[in-house]
Amino acid sequence: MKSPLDNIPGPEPTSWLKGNLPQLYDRHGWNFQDELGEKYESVVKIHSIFGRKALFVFDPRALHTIIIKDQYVFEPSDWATTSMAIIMGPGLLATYGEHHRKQRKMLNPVFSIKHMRHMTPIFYRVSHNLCEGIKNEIGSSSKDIDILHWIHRTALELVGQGGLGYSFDSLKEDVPYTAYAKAMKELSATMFNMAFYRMLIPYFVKLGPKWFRRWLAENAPFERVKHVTQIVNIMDENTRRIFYQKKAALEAGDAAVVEQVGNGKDIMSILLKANIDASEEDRLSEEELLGQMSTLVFAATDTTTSALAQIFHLLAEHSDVQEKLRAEVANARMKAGGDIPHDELMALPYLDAVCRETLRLYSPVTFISRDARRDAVLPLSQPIRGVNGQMMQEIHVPKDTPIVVGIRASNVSKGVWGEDAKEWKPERWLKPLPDTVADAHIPGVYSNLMTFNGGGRACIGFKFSQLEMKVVLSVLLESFKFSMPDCAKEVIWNMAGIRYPTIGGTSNHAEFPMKVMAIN
Ligand code: HEM
Repeated sequence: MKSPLDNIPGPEPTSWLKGNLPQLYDRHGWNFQDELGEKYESVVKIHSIFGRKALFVFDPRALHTIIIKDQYVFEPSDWATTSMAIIMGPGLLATYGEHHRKQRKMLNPVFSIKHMRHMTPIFYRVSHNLCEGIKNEIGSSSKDIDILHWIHRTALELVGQGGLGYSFDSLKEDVPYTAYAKAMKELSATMFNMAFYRMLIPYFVKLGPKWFRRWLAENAPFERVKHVTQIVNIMDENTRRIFYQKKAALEAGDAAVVEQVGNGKDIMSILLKANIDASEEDRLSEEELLGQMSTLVFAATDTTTSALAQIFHLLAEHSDVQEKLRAEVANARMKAGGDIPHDELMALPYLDAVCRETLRLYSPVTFISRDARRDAVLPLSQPIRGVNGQMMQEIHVPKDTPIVVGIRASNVSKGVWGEDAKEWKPERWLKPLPDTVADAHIPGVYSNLMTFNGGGRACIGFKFSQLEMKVVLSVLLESFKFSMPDCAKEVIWNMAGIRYPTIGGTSNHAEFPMKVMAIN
């Protein structure tokens, strides 16, 4: 069938059934994404399942239309929200339109800087436990340890304490994961590996009543589906238990609330209180509150783990940057006489430059999906040349077109960031950025980057994650030196919903061995 998208250049699909998805969702698919960003112009035609034409977009003006101006036209794909709803309940990642707006209205204030400041001592406490845990593992000298394992446990504990007011893990010693922590750890990679099956979910939910679908999922002859069903059951059981404990404490009064793990300063405690005070029309239902809990843990843990592990990787490879950063942090700790207060920490220029540059070049999430819910027009910052040789200033997008927002492609665009866009240079943030960056008007919520998305669905936890990274770095750099192990096996960063490292390109075990030496 003829489509206005026919005239947009792009790669051939691998098959009618799966389109370009095997390349887009390949864990080693960096070249494919780079090719989309470099060989073609800023809007590229690709193919989704069943021969559907889709667009890969990183033109700034088109992105602005997708995530801000016409946010309610370009909503997350049905398959994504429906599968999130099944897995986590009706939280932020599972809702759209008015329903999503209402949830954000309740949740945005909970993530304010004011609350982040109050949460800072929790972050330091957990990071000092991490420090003690690593010291216990390496002793007084140096040892190769799996830094990813420690960072992941920390990220989970931080969203546990800071997000839910619940402790998953004391971090002081190497204890096995609880069933809940293990389920949360496995969830994101399992979901990414099932991208093709998740796209079939909108068809699956039409198959009879809920009990029948649950029975089908539990008895399906597919190991991955069974595995996800087990994860969902464990998550559900645990979030309900934590939620009812919190609710009971809130009902028992302030004394019981401060007895809890986050002293009532965690995201969920603040949200529960705000929800009680909210008007009837703004109030979230119990199922929605439960949905936010799983969503928070899911959205916070692997993303920040990925970013932090990548920073440690870069610091291990660039010892000069590591030394400079250590000096900045040590100086600030000395001035503060201990842990650096929130505002001073956030203002440290070199620490900030290292975080920004890593989040630019190695964004943990490389793309996100949207669907055009009705016919729409995407105006472009730069015209592109059609297959017929004619220039296009805008693109007519038919209803139901899948859209892939190229986060990485935007962050490493040479047209925006300059010829050195693919090099890791923290210093670029210490001087004025090229005019092309400001002129591009990238619609991301953070630093002209798409890393945390933008608009009404921007990452709600981006300040939480900044604080987390900076606190962990400031505490660990004072106590340890990080370097690559002597007989370094090749660490590969795999593309996934959230990028993760493995040893070699075939292992399924996420890990990052690093030589850690105690210095304090
Ligand atoms: C480096 C760390 C992080 C990165 C790169 C990141 C990235 C993103 C991105 C790209 C989205 C948009 C997803 C989409 O629209 O499809 C998102 C949404 C979200 N993030 Fe983050 N995130 C990070 C950390 C966190 C943390 C720490 C939290 C919570 C404490 C969090 C909570 C959320 C939530 C709840 C959403 C859904 C927002 C909505 O749809 O309204 N994220 N994040």
